[in-house]
Order: sequence, then C-alpha cells, then structure tokens
Amino acid sequence: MPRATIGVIGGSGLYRMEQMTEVEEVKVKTPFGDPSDVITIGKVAGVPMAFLPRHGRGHRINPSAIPVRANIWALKSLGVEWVISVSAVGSLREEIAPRDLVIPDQIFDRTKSRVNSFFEQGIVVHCTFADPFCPTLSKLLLETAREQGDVKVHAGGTYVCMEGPLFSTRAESNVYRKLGMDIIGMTALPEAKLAREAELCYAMIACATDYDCWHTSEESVTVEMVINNLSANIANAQHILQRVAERIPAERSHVNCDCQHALANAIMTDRAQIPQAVKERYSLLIGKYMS
Ligand SMILES: CSC[C@H]1O[C@H](OP(=O)(O)O)[C@H](O)[C@@H]1O
Ligand SMILES: Nc1ncnc2[nH]cnc12
Repeated sequence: MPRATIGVIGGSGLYRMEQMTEVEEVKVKTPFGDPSDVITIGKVAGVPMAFLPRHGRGHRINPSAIPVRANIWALKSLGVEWVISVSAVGSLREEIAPRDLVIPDQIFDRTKSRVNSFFEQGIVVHCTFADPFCPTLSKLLLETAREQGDVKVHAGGTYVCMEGPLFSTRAESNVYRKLGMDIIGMTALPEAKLAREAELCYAMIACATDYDCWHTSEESVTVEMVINNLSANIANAQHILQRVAERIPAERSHVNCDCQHALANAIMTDRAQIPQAVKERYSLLIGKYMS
C-alpha cells in the first residue's frame, strides 16, 4: 500500500484533487466497513497526499450516513497524521460573505443521530476535546490562505454542526446567531471527534457558500446557490492545499501539539481488564498504550 502523512477529506464540490500526480487508487478495508469511496494517493507539489471525498464521488452519501469511522480509520491505516477537511458552510454573520473562507476554531454540536466514538465495548476512552481543531495545522492553513490575496479569510469562528439533510428553519438560524455561532454545516461532527480519538491533527478550510436563511435581504439557502459559489471556493481551496503541503512538518513528533498524544491520558479502563480481542481490534489506535 502507498502511504502519506497528509490526508484531505473533500466535502461538497471537492471530489478529486486535480493537481495530484502519480495517482494510485486504494480500497481500504476497515473494522467499520468501507470508507465513502476509494482513497487516491499521489503527490501534490511533490508531497505525498491521500484524498477521500466524504460524500463519495458523485455526492452519493447523505451527511448522516457518511461512514466516518471507516474514513478516519482508513486514513490512519495509510499513515496519515494530518487531516485537512474542506467543507461548504452557510454564514451566520454579515461579515462572512459567500465565497469567503473561514479557518474555524470551535464546533457546537447539534447532531442527533451519529456514532461519535470508535470505542464501543470493552474499553472506555474520554479524550480532551476542548479545542476540536489542531492549532498547529489551523495556523498553517490560515497563513497559507492569507497569501491567496484575492480571497477574504476569517481567522477562527464557531461551526455549528446540524443533523440535516434539510437546511435550518429561520428560527433555528436566528437562534444560532444569538448563541454566537459563525458558520453552519452538517459534517464536522463526528469527523473531528474521531480524528481526535485517532490522534490525528485535524483542521478545516470552511468555504462560505450562502447566508443560510437568517439574512433579511438575501434569498434563503438553496443547493443551486451553494453550487454556484462553490466553484470559486474550491479553486481557492485547491491552491491552498497545494501550498500548505510543502509547509506541513515531515516529522510530527517535532511539533508541539497535543493531538498526537490524545489517548495518552484518556483510556479509563484498567489495562488488565481490557479483553485481548478488544486490544487487537483497536491496536491501530491504542497499540502503543497497551504494553
Ligand atoms: C450541498 S450543501 C449541504 C452540504 O454541504 C456541506 O457538506 P460538506 O461539509 O461535506 O462540504 C454540508 O455539511 C452539507 O453536507
Ligand atoms: N446553510 C447551510 N446549512 C448547512 N450546511 C450548509 N452547507 C452549505 N451551506 C449550508
């Protein structure tokens, strides 16, 4: 299997990495079923990168049905340490206009029916999740995005993750604004949680495509609106991915961030009481903590 330390999860509008060379397609099997699609591994700006479209090519998978555990597990098993999510979002702020980019720093959970953890039975794990995005990777994305010049980039912001697939009501949209949320989407969770449990550094390029439905002088969000604004957004995001690839440290162990040690103090269960079968099932994630 080819390997890469950088993984990109493409959202709405990003189903392939056009600038990737030496491309190989890999089908990864995981204990949690098949990922959303084959993973393409190749080089971007000479740097190995893995790419997975979260809704599958052709946008076949609903936000609530994305096999997120399989996606994150598959990336981890290919050697990925850094995950960049590209996501379409609605704006809940006047100053975040459609086609702007946001590098968010917080998430608020409004999902209802999602599996949020790898760990089911036989082991109890509580990871710290106060800061859901990796500060190191977010800073790199922000600096790189700011060099784009022709696009407005917002530093930080709270992404409210709704269940979907319908967009919000106007009442919900207004409440999110009052609560201090900045952008809205349907996919950051459980992706960010599972990335944390897998000790991956996870950050997001959020592409604002619409003003959701709170804005009194703009039309309420439609898929057509999202698609029209996405093409410009995705072109910008692809440039950023190309530039950031060269800047991501080759050796993550030299970086001062907690993501890579997320399980170090999180496993509650007495090691002697974790069944051998559970240790083996999760060895990709917990193996280094079991000896
Ligand atoms: C097509 S608009 C709604 C859709 O777009 C976003 O997806 P992603 O985060 O994968 O770019 C949003 O979360 C919804 O899934
Ligand atoms: N307004 C919106 N609500 C939820 N997800 C979105 N993705 C893009 N725009 C969105």
